Amino acid sequence: MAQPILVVEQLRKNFGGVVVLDGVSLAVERGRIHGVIGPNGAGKTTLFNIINGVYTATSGSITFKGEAITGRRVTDIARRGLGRTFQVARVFNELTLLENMLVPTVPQRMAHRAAVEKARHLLSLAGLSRLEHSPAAEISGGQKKLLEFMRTLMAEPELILLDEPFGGVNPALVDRLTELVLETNAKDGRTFLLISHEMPSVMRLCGDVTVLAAGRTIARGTPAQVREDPAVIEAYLGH
Ligand SMILES: Nc1ncnc2c1ncn2[C@@H]1O[C@H](COP(=O)(O)OP(=O)(O)OP(=O)(O)O)[C@@H](O)[C@H]1O
Repeated sequence: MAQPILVVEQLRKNFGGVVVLDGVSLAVERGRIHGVIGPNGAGKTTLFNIINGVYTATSGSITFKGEAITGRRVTDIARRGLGRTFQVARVFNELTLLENMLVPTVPQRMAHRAAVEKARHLLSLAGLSRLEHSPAAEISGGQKKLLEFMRTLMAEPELILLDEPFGGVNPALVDRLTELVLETNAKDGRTFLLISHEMPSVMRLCGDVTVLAAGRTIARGTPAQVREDPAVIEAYLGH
């Protein structure tokens, strides 16, 4: 089997005396949409924060495309081809949608015309073209999530981490975002690691799922397999 694009091994994270991740391991195969689910406080966002370099792990290792990235900086990890969105979309409210899209192209020194063309193309795929000159402050939270996702694509990441992309998003936008993720995966071959509480979306999108509870990996398999897993049912019911 080909080498996984991302391998997380025995990751631990303590905040002071609190153990938030207690030996999490997972492997993401290239070209897949891999879900991370688990009850509130399981450590999902902390896992993402360590993978993309926001936090440093207490111990354990992360390998991206065969290279150790444990402890590397956010910008270095992004440059290697790892993109990310946040639970609450992080967009620049005072900038227009088009300007938001262009932010990642500054360090890439992409030619301005080509960057604008690409940004416009992505905005049109997202159905946001007519808003391209509006400040991001004027769009809904769901549209901001869509914008943030499209902005990650400007840098053409090979692996994209999506943190709760569907939380608080209206159903029409959930459908659009779902289609865009599927298309980006199928057409461009990008790999996804996706945190979601929305089981229907996980069932629809993900081929592989890892389940975290209380900082540990408690199950892995297809969505159908983990849904039936007694340890998973117990973790959700006991929460
Ligand atoms: N910077 C921090 N300092 C101290 N504790 C933290 C910090 N960040 C997260 N935690 C704690 O770590 C635990 C896991 O948080 P995390 O946000 O990773 O969980 P989650 O699975 O993403 O939860 P949710 O589904 O609610 O977003 C929580 O108990 C949280 O309070």
